[in-house]
Amino acid sequence: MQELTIVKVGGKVVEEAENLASLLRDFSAIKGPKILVHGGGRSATAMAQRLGVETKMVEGRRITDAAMLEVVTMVYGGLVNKNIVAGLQAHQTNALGMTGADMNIIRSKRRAKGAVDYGFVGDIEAVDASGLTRLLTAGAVPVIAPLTHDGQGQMLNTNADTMASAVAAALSDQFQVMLVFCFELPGVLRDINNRDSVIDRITPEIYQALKKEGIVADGMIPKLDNSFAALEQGVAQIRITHPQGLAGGADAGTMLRLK
Ligand SMILES: Nc1ncnc2c1ncn2[C@@H]1O[C@H](COP(=O)(O)OP(=O)(O)O)[C@@H](O)[C@H]1O
Ligand SMILES: CC(=O)N[C@@H](CCC(=O)OP(=O)(O)O)C(=O)O
Repeated sequence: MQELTIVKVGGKVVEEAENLASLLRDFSAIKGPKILVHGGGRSATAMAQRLGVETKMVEGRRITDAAMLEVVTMVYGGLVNKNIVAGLQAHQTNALGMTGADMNIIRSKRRAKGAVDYGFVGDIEAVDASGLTRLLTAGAVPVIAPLTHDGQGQMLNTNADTMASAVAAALSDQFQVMLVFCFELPGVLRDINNRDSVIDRITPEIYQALKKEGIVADGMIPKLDNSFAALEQGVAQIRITHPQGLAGGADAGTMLRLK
């Protein structure tokens, strides 16, 4: 089976010029078919503030009312996505910027109102793996923004980690998928204040213990939940590392394994 690399890059990395530059260089150096999924939560929060739109987050998810949906559509689908595409083109990587609505690649359903009304937030229902495969075969490098659509004309805000995991799982029938989560730290840390405390390998059993001890918290919990779900759906390998870890060989950062 052919190898496919999917890299997810978080908001803090795409916002810092130096980190972004090294990510674009190292991502461009990856051989074979590849996909980049990006976040941009921090840029959306900053732009919302400039536009006088209030930001509300619940458990790491953005409450997306109509005004915030306008902001995230502009910021993720426009500013952040196109800056990444232009940066990759400068490295001769034939990037194609898209949201889940483009080519109907990722369809979702607006999250039902529960205890919290998240507004225009989508939960993924379908990923068109064959559409993405056609783009990859044509030599394009899809750069996917964290936006999906409901098939009835409504754009929806969707967490970028969840999108990367869903795309990786969907493409696992056709490819041996290597999924890499790039964020601002060198991996999952035993001590959040010590960058040298990277945990080499996490299994679901180790994860439960780390969660109980409070060693993994916040945004790392949904990242790991998504990752173990993706491994169960056939993704070959998942790593969590910082952008420099992309060039650092297959053992940089934290490796996730089912056993
Ligand atoms: N043990 C841990 N190791 C590394 N990061 C952790 C850990 N526990 C919690 N975190 C937090 O998880 C965050 C990463 O999750 P998130 O903000 O969702 O990332 P992203 O920028 O990729 O969207 C880090 O900024 C860090 O504060
Ligand atoms: C529904 C929801 O929360 N969507 C996220 C999408 C961006 C994202 O995931 O960005 P990071 O990877 O930088 O966190 C948000 O608007 O913050």
